[in-house]
Amino acid sequence: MKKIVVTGANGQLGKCIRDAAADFPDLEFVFLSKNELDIENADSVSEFFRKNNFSHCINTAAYTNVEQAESDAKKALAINAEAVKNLASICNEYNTVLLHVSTDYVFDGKSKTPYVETDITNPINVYGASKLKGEKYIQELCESFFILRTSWLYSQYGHNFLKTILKNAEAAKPLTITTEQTGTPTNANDLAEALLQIIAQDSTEYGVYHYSNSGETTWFGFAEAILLHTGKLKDTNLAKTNQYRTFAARPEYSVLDNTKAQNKLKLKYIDWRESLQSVLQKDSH
Ligand SMILES: NC(=O)C1=CN([C@@H]2O[C@H](COP(=O)(O)OP(=O)(O)OC[C@H]3O[C@@H](n4cnc5c(N)ncnc54)[C@H](OP(=O)(O)O)[C@@H]3O)[C@@H](O)[C@H]2O)C=CC1
Ligand SMILES: Cc1cn([C@H]2C[C@H](O)[C@@H](COP(=O)(O)OP(=O)(O)O[C@H]3O[C@@H](C)C(=O)[C@@H](O)[C@H]3O)O2)c(=O)[nH]c1=O
Repeated sequence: MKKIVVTGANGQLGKCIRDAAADFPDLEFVFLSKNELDIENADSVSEFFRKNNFSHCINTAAYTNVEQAESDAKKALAINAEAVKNLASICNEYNTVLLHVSTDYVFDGKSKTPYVETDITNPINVYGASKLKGEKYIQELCESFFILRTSWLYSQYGHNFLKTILKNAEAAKPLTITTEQTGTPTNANDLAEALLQIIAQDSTEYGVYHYSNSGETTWFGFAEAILLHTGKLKDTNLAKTNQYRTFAARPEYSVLDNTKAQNKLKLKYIDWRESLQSVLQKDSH
């Protein structure tokens, strides 16, 4: 039986994987939160892998605060690059397939067409740079890996744009949202399902893949869709801006081309608006 360890398991994606696991009764899971396994602690990681015979590791542990990373580069690199380096060499040592999640923010956003896996990376913020460094370590140190770059993750869990919009709308706060970036909101439940499908189908098509929902919009478009589908649009003071101030620069355009994942991994490509509706029907825990 395949035995899968999920790191960072109390994060947004980790929780979605817990839910998705119910659809994969043939897979055995060990979910480890940051308190149970700190991936920065090389000795603990090594010890865990030595004692268990994991066939796969899904690494969802990450430093994901894009704004804070600008003034906390050391920590972002420690988690997103150095700890990933260690995890990659441990997975290689114990013949564990590593499934790692990366980001659209490895690109600079200057493209006008969806990014493919072989496009040149050029992160424009600390978070993106730290994630790219993690990717490179995996490619150097690990023979059997899948790196799935995804974008604009949201779900019923954790901190994400969907939750921020709903919370602010609930508090009757006026919302001013940028039209300066175009990307694809991705339901983390879909990504969770995709990761488990890769494992279940025993794929050995290792490499870097893009996996997002389909279609594209701006953050403003995403906010508008959230409010529309929850019936809050007419009661919310929603405005567009092209001057929303942030510490971190973000790519102007970061739509990911999913063709490779569809062809080689047979993953489904789901429309972002459709998927948004399915998340809005779920309860958070
Ligand atoms: N969220 C998004 O929009 C996107 C995310 N991604 C990538 O997807 C992956 C999952 O993201 P998501 O679930 O949204 O992120 P979350 O921030 O919700 O989850 C990350 C989890 O990792 C934990 N963590 C942090 N440091 C460590 C550590 N040293 N050891 C173990 N666990 C740790 C965090 O714990 P704590 O909170 O206590 O620090 C948190 O529970 C990440 O790799 C992220 O870079 C890619 C594109 C978009
Ligand atoms: C809350 C808010 C944000 N914004 C802007 C800021 C920013 O440019 C954009 C998105 O804001 P956020 O800070 O929520 O999103 P951000 O943290 O940039 O989200 C990113 O997270 C990392 C982890 C990823 O890997 C990326 O794929 C992406 O999902 O929207 C507004 O214009 N108005 C608002 O009220």
